[in-house]
Amino acid sequence: MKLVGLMSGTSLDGVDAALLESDGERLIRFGPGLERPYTPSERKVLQAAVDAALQWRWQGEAPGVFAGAEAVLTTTHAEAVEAVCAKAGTAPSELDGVGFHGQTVLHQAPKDGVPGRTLQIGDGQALAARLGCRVVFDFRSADVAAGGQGAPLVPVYHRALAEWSGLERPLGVINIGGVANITHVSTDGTLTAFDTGPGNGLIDAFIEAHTGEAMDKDGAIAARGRIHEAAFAEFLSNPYFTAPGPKSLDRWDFSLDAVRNLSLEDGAATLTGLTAKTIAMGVAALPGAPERLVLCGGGRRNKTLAELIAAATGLPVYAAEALGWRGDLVEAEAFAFLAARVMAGLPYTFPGTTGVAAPMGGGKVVEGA
Ligand SMILES: Nc1ncnc2c1ncn2[C@@H]1O[C@H](COP(=O)(O)OP(=O)(O)OP(=O)(O)O)[C@@H](O)[C@H]1O
Ligand SMILES: CC(=O)N[C@H]1[C@@H]2OC[C@@H](O2)[C@@H](O)[C@@H]1O[C@H](C)C(=O)O
Repeated sequence: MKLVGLMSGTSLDGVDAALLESDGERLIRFGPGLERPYTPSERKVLQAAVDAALQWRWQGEAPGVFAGAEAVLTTTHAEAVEAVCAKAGTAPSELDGVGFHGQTVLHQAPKDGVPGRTLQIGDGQALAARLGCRVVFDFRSADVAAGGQGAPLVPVYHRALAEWSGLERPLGVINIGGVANITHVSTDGTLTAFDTGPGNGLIDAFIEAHTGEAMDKDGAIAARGRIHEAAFAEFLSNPYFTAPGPKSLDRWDFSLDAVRNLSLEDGAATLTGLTAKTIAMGVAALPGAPERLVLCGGGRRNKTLAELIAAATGLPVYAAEALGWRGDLVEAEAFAFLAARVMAGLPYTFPGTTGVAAPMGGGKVVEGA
């Protein structure tokens, strides 16, 4: 099957799109991929939806701003598919399907017997109509309804990627986006996965508040600072980090309070140290030490962070590209792969990844006009 996967991550920087050939079991071939960045005004509309969702928290009627955000998502995601198809010399109507993640605006993990909730906005029907092809969307809600975390979903694709590259198991794959998550592929292929803690989200927010820049490019600012031990300890006292998996996070589950009074450099160093330390705690909690760690997501470009992860885990660390993977496109590719799994009737969440009782599928499928 020829599929395009689409991901709009929590950092609201743009839509990642990737074409993939897959039968849902194996990755067969990579097609082109790209990022369609959000313009400042599109980003503002999406940010307003995220802000409104945080106020709303499922109490009362859904915020009116969701509709405008969904219109932006439909247009930008359709443009991303069209651009990828143009690169591949194919038409959207010739695709077997599009995997559309949508935009997470709110995520609440199940806790103390209270079921979780998660919301990805995005109008799959409108996207299918605009593109004239089948769209698979709403990948998380069935898992949450069955008592799962609803995240992470990418692990089953990490395993397919590892098989495609012939990597030794056990293997650890770490995605460093706004939130960081880890996948462990055991010798027999069993998956264990969870969100480890903050990825780049806190670092980005801190840097933006201090400098107006979007990120600590290459980790240069953190490299000049020192970890503030009291602030570090305060972050680490959060029981999330020592809780066993499966577990998942919302981008907004942590605040910058503990670093509020630190210098730019020390704040960046403390937050970068926190991401590395909590990833290392996640690695230590895996069912077996991986042969190596592969870093995906934007955070793999943060040199200071990558070095700290290598030092804290004592394991060989590879950036995705070193293995022929496309570190910025793994999540988009994953939603192409998951769409193929939905169409093939295959499960994509597992007891070890989201905590569901048995492997299960989900997703909604709509046909293009
Ligand atoms: N050169 C770089 N140096 C440091 N950090 C970088 C660099 N390039 C990207 N990043 C970080 O990566 C982030 C974007 O990562 P990515 O696109 O994987 O996140 P996302 O998909 O929005 O998040 P999520 O996976 O949580 O949904 C940026 O916000 C920035 O923090
Ligand atoms: C609820 C939600 O959207 N979670 C995201 C987020 O971003 C990273 C991490 O937190 C991960 O759990 C998940 O995304 C990836 C695509 C996943 O489900 O595997």
